[in-house]
Amino acid sequence: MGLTLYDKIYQQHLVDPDNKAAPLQYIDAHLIFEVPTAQAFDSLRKNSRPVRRTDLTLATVDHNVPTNNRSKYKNAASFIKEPAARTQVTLLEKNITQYNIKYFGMSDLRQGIVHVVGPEQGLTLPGSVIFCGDSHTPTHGAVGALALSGGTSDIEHVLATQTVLQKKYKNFRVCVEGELGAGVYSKDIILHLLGKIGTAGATGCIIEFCGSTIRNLSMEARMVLCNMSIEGGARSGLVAPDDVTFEYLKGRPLVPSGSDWGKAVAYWETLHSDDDAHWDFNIEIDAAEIVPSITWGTSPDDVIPITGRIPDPVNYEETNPFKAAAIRRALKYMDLKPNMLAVDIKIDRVFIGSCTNSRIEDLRAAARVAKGRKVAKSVYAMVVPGSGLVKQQAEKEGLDVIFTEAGFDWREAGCSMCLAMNPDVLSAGERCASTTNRNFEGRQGVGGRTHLVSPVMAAAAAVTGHMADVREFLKAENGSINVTQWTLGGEQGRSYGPVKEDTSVSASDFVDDAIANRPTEEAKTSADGIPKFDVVSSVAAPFDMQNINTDLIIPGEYLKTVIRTGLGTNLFRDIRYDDIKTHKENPEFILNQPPYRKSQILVCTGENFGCGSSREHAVWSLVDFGFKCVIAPSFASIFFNNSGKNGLLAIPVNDAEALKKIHAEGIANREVQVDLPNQVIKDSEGRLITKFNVDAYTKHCLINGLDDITNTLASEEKIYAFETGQKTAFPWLFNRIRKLQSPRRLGLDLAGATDILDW
Ligand SMILES: CC(C)[C@H](C(=O)O)[C@@H](O)C(=O)O
Ligand code: SF4
Repeated sequence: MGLTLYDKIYQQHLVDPDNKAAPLQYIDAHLIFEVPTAQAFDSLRKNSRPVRRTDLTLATVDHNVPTNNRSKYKNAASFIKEPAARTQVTLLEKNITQYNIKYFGMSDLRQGIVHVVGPEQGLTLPGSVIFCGDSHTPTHGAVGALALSGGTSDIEHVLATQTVLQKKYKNFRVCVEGELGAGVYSKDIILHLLGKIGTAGATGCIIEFCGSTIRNLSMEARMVLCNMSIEGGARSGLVAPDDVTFEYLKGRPLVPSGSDWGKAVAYWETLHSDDDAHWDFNIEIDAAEIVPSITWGTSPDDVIPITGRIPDPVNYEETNPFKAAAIRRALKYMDLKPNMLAVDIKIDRVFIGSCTNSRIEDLRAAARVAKGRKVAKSVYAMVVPGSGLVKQQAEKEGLDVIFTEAGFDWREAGCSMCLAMNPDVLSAGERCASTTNRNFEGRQGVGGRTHLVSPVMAAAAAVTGHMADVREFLKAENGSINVTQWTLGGEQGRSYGPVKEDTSVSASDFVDDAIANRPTEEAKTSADGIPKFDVVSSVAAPFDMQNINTDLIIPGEYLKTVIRTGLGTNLFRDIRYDDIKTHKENPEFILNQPPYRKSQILVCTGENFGCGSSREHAVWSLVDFGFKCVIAPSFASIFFNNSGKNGLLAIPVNDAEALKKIHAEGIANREVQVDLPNQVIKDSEGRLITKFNVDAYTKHCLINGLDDITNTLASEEKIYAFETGQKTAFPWLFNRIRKLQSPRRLGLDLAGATDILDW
């Protein structure tokens, strides 16, 4: 039987194919940013562990940076007003200096959202494995790479070992055939898919997007699809490389050139799924079915066509009571009525930006709608380019003028209002048409309401003041224009800055990191480990929601901490407190009720616990509250992995009766016992409720309190041998980041900045 593209990349990157218990994937490139890294560097330092390969690591800042005008910018320390955000950014700057890692800071035009910057620079190459501690890393899969994400423990693991523990996932094929209708954007394809498969539909899978529709998409449109594969629960998403990919990559700073280019393309051309490959799941979509879409609720799969109506919970009461309850809750939060028309939803704000839709083609498409029109009086609209280079390119094309004349605010690069972590936030009750990827409660600000849309739909909403069908605008212009044609601008998105060959250095000048930074014997064994898990007896706190996302577990603003403790107070903040400022408790919330204040077990009857962002802070906050174990029918993959690395046992129990029993014991205020060595859950009388599965490696680490890095460093010789082979086969993957030049040398520095690093 043949192999899928994912199978091939996975196999090619297995450091030790014989190690089935703890498979290690070699990481060809590692992108880091300010939010989840401080704790990782801190542990490295404590354990005297070096960064194994600085030549494969690149840093930028995005989540915390303010997006207001930088004309008076001197340095991050004086520009960022909010103390916690400032600490996180300046700490990253210290860490990259100490460990000698290349960095695009705020005074470098190449700075921007990590998933815009990576592809823009050509960091992500077909057939490679890339890692970033951010859940939207799948974006990079658009070039035909395996793009993996994880939490802080995984980041530390990659920094220390240049590998990540990664089991083999399943293969999910999404095939889209035919021509997209006018006004239909790749964002609509992915929203349409989410509406079909739900937020857990691809859990435990890697999605490959294929079919004629996908082949006809530009690279940036493909990135939108891969970016949001995480919203369908997938571990990653990818598209097989083709001429569109090669055309996009050629000439970018980190892409092989000269004779290496030909060798690389010859290899990349072999990267596709075999005709007889095995697919665990397959879904076929007719492009003609897809129309411009919006989300109406608080989950990314709450999708309706712009011609549709808001769902009515009454229709689900009997068939799916969980869904009916979720719809009721979402309607209340979103302040919408069942059956109302999508186009009747009035909006207050528009946000065009984020790692989903802030690239040059997105801005061109939105500008086309905005051109010659005015933002509605009741609306505040902002455009936030994904990187300084996207901004520069847009300004070259005059898009900034189109936007500002229409009344949009034109801002500097960053994650901005995608998550409430920097000054760009929604106020309570405000409703936003947003080109982002998550519409969870409170995602863009406490009490804020988010509707996910494509850039053209966002622009249409801005100028009308309500959700609008962008096809009406097309008719006014030229009924037959397809939105993909709208994006074709002058320079075809070549916004990656000048490339200058640095003739002063050659590959042989570089010290080989793998030799210079090999861990000492002491560093291999020095770690403190994780809390040991044996048997836990406690009253289980009963939850009955599905899709409990990590934004709900711990809101974005607490990700600014640089330590792992202290997060328990704000666990479930938005539903736990009636007044989040004074921490006045909501007496209805389960953890505010006496028997559960000290619970060590959380039992949830709803599916997909821990979906959304990869923030390990979600696990830290549960642990800080006192939880040692979470039981649910299913977990999102990243949350599940993060749990084990922090001594939190996540147990999937899909026997509905057993789950009900544990839940009922919790409600009755009776203890249950979770016995890891024997893999059983018992009631307070010692009677068996259920057995459970746990993989042998995780069990071993939890019982013995072992951390992954110590285990992995024991395989140091194997990593070294693999690395040597990788270097021989794909020499262009090494040393390229070191050859990047400082912004000043390339003329990409911010005038007046005092923090330009000279390299
Ligand atoms: C901060 C980061 C860990 C997080 C993620 O993993 O996605 C963020 O980017 C988000 O979108 O919520
Ligand atoms: S989803 Fe939003 S917050 Fe997360 S990386 Fe993308 S832009 Fe940043």
